[in-house]
Amino acid sequence: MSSYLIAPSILSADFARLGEDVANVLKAGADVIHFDVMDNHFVPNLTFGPMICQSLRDYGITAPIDVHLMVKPVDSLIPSFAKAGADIITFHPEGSDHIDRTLQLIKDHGCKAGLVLNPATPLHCLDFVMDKLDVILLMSVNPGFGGQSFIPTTLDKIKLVREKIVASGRDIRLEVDGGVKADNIAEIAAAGADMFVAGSAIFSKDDYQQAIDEMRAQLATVKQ
Ligand SMILES: O=C(CO)[C@H](O)[C@H](O)COP(=O)(O)O
Repeated sequence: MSSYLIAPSILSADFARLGEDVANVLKAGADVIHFDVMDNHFVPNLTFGPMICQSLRDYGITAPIDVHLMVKPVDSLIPSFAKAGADIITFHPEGSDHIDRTLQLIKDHGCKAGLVLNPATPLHCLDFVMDKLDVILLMSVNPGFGGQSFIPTTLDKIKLVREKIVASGRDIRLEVDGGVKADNIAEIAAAGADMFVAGSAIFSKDDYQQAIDEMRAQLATVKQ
């Protein structure tokens, strides 16, 4: 398996000083910035759009930006996020009428593409698009809010998706999002995840470096 990536979710960052907060979390050792886009329609919360992504780039953030679109419909936002500096764009199958077409649209705009599965979304929607996926994101909470508890049945789902990835023979990241903390990250990695979104577990701490170091220390205990 490839190396582990830690992706702080800016949903829990300080929006009043976002550029500085993102720069600080990257300085503390984050690999990727996770950018949660919510539309108050697909999920019951409202966050930010492509202009904020562009603002982070203009501020000087060069790290990969992983845009998680919790919106419906999804297609019309893809070109503007690609232009605003997204590297990875993921969406929920429920947000697209034509999943294959939406994946291709993301790739045509030069980004890595991924599907996001909610805790109760079955795995069969992955079956005929594995060849187009760079990332599979499993939600370990119901989307909409940070600070929720990890849903334990996600561990079995991670194992099943890891088997699918191995069977595909492709290099697909398996990302997990929701309730990820230093005290459960090793178990999540042992189940087969290799990319970890954490919002409150990092941004609620005074010392981001210590929070990320604790996660990496736990990941170092996982047998690969
Ligand atoms: O997508 C999300 C919510 O829809 C967030 O990324 C996720 O919940 C992370 O927050 P936390 O680590 O605090 O659980």
